[in-house]
Amino acid sequence: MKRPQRPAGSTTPRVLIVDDEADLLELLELTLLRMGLEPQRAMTVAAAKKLLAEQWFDLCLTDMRLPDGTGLELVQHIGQHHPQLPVAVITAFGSAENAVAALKAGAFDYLSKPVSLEQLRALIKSALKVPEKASEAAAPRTLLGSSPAIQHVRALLDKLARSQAPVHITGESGSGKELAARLIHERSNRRDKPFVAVNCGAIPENLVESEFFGYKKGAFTGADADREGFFQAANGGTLFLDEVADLPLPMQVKLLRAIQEKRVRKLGATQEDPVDVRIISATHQNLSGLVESGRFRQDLYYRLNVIEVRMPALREMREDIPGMAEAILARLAAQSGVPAPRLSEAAVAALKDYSFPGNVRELENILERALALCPGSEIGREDLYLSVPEAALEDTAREPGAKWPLQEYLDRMEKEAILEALEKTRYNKTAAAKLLGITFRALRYRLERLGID
Ligand SMILES: Nc1ncnc2c1ncn2[C@@H]1O[C@H](COP(=O)(O)OP(=O)(O)OP(=O)(O)O)[C@@H](O)[C@H]1O
Repeated sequence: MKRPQRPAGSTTPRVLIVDDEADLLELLELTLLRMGLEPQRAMTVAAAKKLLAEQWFDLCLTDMRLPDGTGLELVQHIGQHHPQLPVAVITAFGSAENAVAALKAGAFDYLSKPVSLEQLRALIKSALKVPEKASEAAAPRTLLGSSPAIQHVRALLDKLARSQAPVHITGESGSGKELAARLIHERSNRRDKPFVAVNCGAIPENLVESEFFGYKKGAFTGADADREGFFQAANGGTLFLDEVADLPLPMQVKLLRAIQEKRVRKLGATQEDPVDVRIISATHQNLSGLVESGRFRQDLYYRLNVIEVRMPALREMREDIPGMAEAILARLAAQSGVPAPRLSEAAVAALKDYSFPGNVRELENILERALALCPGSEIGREDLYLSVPEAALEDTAREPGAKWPLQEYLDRMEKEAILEALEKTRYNKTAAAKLLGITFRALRYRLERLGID
């Protein structure tokens, strides 16, 4: 069979994504585009094989379950017919067997659902050796805002950059916890070493240990080569544990040990290796409350929470909203190579009044959408598509009798919030969970409980 060649003069890496889930496809496509890559989609094994026969690709990402076959089949096909092409699979939540089977069949790596953007980017970078775009990761953006709340955080971050102490960052979803962690790292003497961000809630329970500590070849069926864990990858640098409250209890014990001993043991290894990482953790949950209810270990809590940084919610810094909106709009416009539109007075007033449950991330999303949809040089109030003001919801709740039975009332509110988040994220469950400030697992559980299909 004649193999397709890379088109002459083309330097943009091309990635074939094979999936039949619309929201995941969109997420993958957007991420690839933002990394400066060219995605091409196929929804079935047959369509993927056809594209592979016709066009050159630099990487293939395939879901495991496809309408006309499995990702494994595709991995084998690529191994036989396009051996130069790296292929990675996306496996269902918690499906370790699938991941191992795919690695055995020749996949170079796997991602498990819900796909974490951080892991996706890391996987793509390692497969393609893409240099990071300067605007993306090399220089983290600064914290915008000049209200007393954010000024206090800024001063604290500067101070923390000069220390090695573990830092725990709290704050609602989208309030800048990860950005704060990156800023501490970038200003510390560890800046030339890696910053590794881990979303603890996104790792299937049975893979947590090998993801954190790595494994030796032969540690379990399918472990064909040694693999580093997050600790080894962050050696000399900073390990950022996002949503640390989601770590299963047995893993909490192992994490505590690794932090205390400053040593980790790869799965299947006999000896421990020294590691030097600074731990920064974050959660949007009340960690001390979780300690009280026995869901988070107290000894680990004390280890992590040596210094606490609290990120203010955007509604606590309303006076910063206009300035932040302008700065974010200018950045987004520059990224898309268009002149930055103005915000009308009414739009600014509406933003200042809005409650921003998703904080700065939500502000960024609102502006990104407005920029994409608004054709003119001014963004009006209606281009922002802000959701119903809370007052309107409160009004219905104020009707006598509307709040009992209590469980029904709470369910109704919960359902409303979830549906709104799903609508806002165009039914992307991972993004909706983020917006709601709960884990993907928690969202899935609630959808089931409330009977939302
Ligand atoms: N004060 C700020 N100035 C500028 N950008 C900010 C600020 N706070 C947050 N952001 C931006 O908002 C987005 C969300 O921030 P980030 O991912 O750090 O939030 P988070 O608290 O870690 O969210 P999550 O809990 O959902 O993981 C990022 O694009 C970040 O750069």
